[in-house]
Amino acid sequence: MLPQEAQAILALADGSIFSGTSAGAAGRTVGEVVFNTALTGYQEILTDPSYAGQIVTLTYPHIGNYGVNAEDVDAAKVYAAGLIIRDLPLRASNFRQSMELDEYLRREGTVAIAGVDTRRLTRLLREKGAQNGCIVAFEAGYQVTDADRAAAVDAARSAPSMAGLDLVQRVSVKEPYDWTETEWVLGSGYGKAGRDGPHVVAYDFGVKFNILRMLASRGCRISVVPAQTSAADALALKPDGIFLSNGPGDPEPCDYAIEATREFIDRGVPTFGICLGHQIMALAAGAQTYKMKFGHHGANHPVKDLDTGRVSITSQNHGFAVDPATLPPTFRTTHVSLFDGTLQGIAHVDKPAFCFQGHPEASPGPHDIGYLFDRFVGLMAR
Ligand SMILES: NC(=O)CC[C@H](N)C(=O)O
Repeated sequence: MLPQEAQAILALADGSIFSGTSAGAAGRTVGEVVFNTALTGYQEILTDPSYAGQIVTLTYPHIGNYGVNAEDVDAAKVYAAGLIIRDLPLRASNFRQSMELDEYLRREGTVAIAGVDTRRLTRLLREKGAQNGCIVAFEAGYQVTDADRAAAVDAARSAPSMAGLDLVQRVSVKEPYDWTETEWVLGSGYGKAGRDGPHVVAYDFGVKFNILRMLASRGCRISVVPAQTSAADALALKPDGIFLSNGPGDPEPCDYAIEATREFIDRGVPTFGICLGHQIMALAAGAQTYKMKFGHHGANHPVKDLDTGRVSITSQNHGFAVDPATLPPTFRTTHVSLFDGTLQGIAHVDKPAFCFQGHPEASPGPHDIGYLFDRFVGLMAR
């Protein structure tokens, strides 16, 4: 419990109300409520731009127990619209910690609620599907009224639907920049990349820093460009390869990115997509995407590589998926989810283009699927 405990409520569009205490900034937030089953990585999750417009509930009950630090971020700020947890521990402890989670959430202006029965909430989301919600966190001393609860339900009901929403333009960088930071190493922290590797033009649809770090650790020189960069402008940078990043919202309205990607594939430029980037590549190929019931959000999802038979434990964060029945003959399925059989990866049959639905860069989870970065670097070297 926090020293000056403040009340908070969570309302769902179906009218459910959960009561708890404020674990972050005071205020109100709305978004699509999704559950993530990872045991650690809350800081990476909060700063993942793919969570823009979404309120995340973590099924692991103790969140905040190792605090936060200045290094484990996937973006410069928190992007999740809000956070729902069972229990915020009294004190955090970790040798890298620089702040407590609730202090960090207040600094970031992020509304969060603790003390929620997250098992009940998760079962509800699994049964009914992801739905919009509203968290209201009050100032200490305020007593919640029925009118507050009714207003929160109304706010949840009037929040926009995720389907059809282009959130990429809201989070993408405005000006191009170069990325040089490599992966974190115990003892020395982050490093700097050399300048002699393959040149990657990385489309920022809401890119997670760790993707860029993993490319930099493999020697890539990286130019990050805004989501709306035309294929001609990207090719003018003379890239050895194109990277299509993860990102929030529905991939379907991102016609500018779909169009550019079609050109990279047709011209035979080595192209690699992750998550939203995977969905964009599939749309460019002529396939279709659909909204899943409650999506995949967690750090232990088994995914099978159909070429090798190998099963990797992967991090996942997506609410949309590519419909395999709509894949054209120019693409083949390379990976499938062993949780529900949904499509997890595709590759062009004769061009150097492939993509993956999960998160091969995710540092809160296992690293089994990191070989995809080596595959991309291999394609550029050919
Ligand atoms: N992590 C991502 O790139 C998510 C992609 C997309 N916004 C989805 O929900 O499916």
